[in-house]
Amino acid sequence: MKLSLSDIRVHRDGRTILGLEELTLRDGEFTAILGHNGSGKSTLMQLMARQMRPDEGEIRLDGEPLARYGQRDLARRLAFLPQQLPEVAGLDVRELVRLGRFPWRGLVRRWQSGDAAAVDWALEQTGMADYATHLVDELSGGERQRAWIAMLLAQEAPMLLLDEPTSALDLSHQYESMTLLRNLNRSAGRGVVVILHDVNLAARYADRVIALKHGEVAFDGTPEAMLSPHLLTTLYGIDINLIPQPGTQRPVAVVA
Ligand SMILES: Nc1ncnc2c1ncn2[C@@H]1O[C@H](COP(=O)(O)OP(=O)(O)OP(=O)(O)O)[C@@H](O)[C@H]1O
Repeated sequence: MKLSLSDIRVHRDGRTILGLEELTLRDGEFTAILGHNGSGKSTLMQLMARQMRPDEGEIRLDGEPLARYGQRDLARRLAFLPQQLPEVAGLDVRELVRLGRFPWRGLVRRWQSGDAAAVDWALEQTGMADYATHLVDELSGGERQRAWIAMLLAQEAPMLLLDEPTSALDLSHQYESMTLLRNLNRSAGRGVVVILHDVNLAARYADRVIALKHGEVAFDGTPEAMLSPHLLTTLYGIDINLIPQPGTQRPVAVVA
């Protein structure tokens, strides 16, 4: 599967908040999107997930304009986790995760054992099985985020788009969620595109890093190439150094 964006411009309040020439994302790739606050990361992901249309340019999924896909058809291919999770009054975790099966159910196709298995698997993978009967709105921020990741997994789309999926997670759940996504990527060939603020998390998990600066792609390459003090300092506007991690000697970015 291939998602391509060409000659994109998004304008707001008389300024261009996103402008890019060519960008292609594929299933099988694990891509992290980095960039300072307001650099255009969510705008880019919303375009990819068809939550927003560009003012100029074209987005194609497997050669077909994104706009031409039916809702269900698109949801079978792309699963999107927004930054702001919607309120879901009255739903428990299992009911939320079951919603992930929506694209696979037609008007006449009834709930099948495969649907239940996908829901159980997603709850298990995210460590949310014990919370299945808890109301989503009564969960902690991190538990809620994991419940939504479970819903996304149940959708079984070949490409997952996640806008800051680790922002509310504690350290161990950040690494667990990223490991889960990477395992899905490695074992099932899923495409994962994830917006992150943690440069080191991106370097550890992604195969490809796209960094935005003021609405433009400032870097697109490997995590190894991204870990350059000069580039990181330019991206974030603060002096950043690299130090070797004790034990692994892997370079880690730290504020100077
Ligand atoms: N509807 C809008 N009207 C005006 N400006 C907007 C609108 N939506 C986004 N912007 C601006 O566009 C820029 C990019 O926003 P976007 O949310 O894509 O950034 P981001 O990189 O995801 O930021 P963050 O890291 O803070 O989540 C910001 O400066 C934002 O203020």
